[in-house]
Amino acid sequence: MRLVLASASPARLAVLRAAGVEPLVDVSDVDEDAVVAELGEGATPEDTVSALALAKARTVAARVAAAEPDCVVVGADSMLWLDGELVGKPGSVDAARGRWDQMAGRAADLFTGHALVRVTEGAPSREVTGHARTAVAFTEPTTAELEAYLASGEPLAVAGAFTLDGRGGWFVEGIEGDPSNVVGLSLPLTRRLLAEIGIGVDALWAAPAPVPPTVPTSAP
Ligand SMILES: Nc1nc2c(ncn2[C@H]2C[C@H](O)[C@@H](COP(=O)(O)OP(=O)(O)OP(=O)(O)O)O2)c(=O)[nH]1
Repeated sequence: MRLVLASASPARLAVLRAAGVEPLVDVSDVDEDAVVAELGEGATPEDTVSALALAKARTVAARVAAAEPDCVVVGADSMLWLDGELVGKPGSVDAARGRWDQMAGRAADLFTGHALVRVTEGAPSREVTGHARTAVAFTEPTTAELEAYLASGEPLAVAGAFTLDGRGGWFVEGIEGDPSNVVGLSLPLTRRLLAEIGIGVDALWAAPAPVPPTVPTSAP
């Protein structure tokens, strides 16, 4: 069974590769702000990340169905629930520094929404969504450590301005819940969602690696 990863996230790709799955990657480029706006003010963190994941998976499923008539498309979205606010990637050094000023020495919840769209005989046939929540306890980096971390650029491109499996790992005291969920794709939750649509992990392992797009060779 071919898995199509509807994500630009290197972290999600790394989680799947380490777990024995070589997905076809097709980035959705969904307008996340538009999806959030449509949900309205009262949306919960769970609803928000699940709606974003579903929008990504649906977009890619519609796009790949003809070329991949029998596949499963996986979309995901990760955000941090911090002081009653759901935050994504900080995008700037000042924003990332502000996040760390809030979360150093405290705990916050990393939510990742997951959506699977099954494509059968060239058409989307089933979809399931779910979310996982992992509590993350942060230590207090020194000023010098924080400024060096910010200068590395890593915290700017990830939800919550930290990584568990990268430089940010020095500053995570511990977690309660699934670690792969923090990185960007919860393997146990994805497995449960796959089972809901009749797919076992063994079927993913059996899929041949996708053929890389041929790069036209320059004329001799
Ligand atoms: N390596 C690593 N990446 C993390 C960690 N926490 C969050 N991230 C990354 C995973 C995602 O790439 C990013 C969360 O942003 P999104 O969920 O919007 O996904 P992204 O924009 O990267 O790609 P996509 O929207 O799925 O095409 O943050 C972590 O602990 N480790």
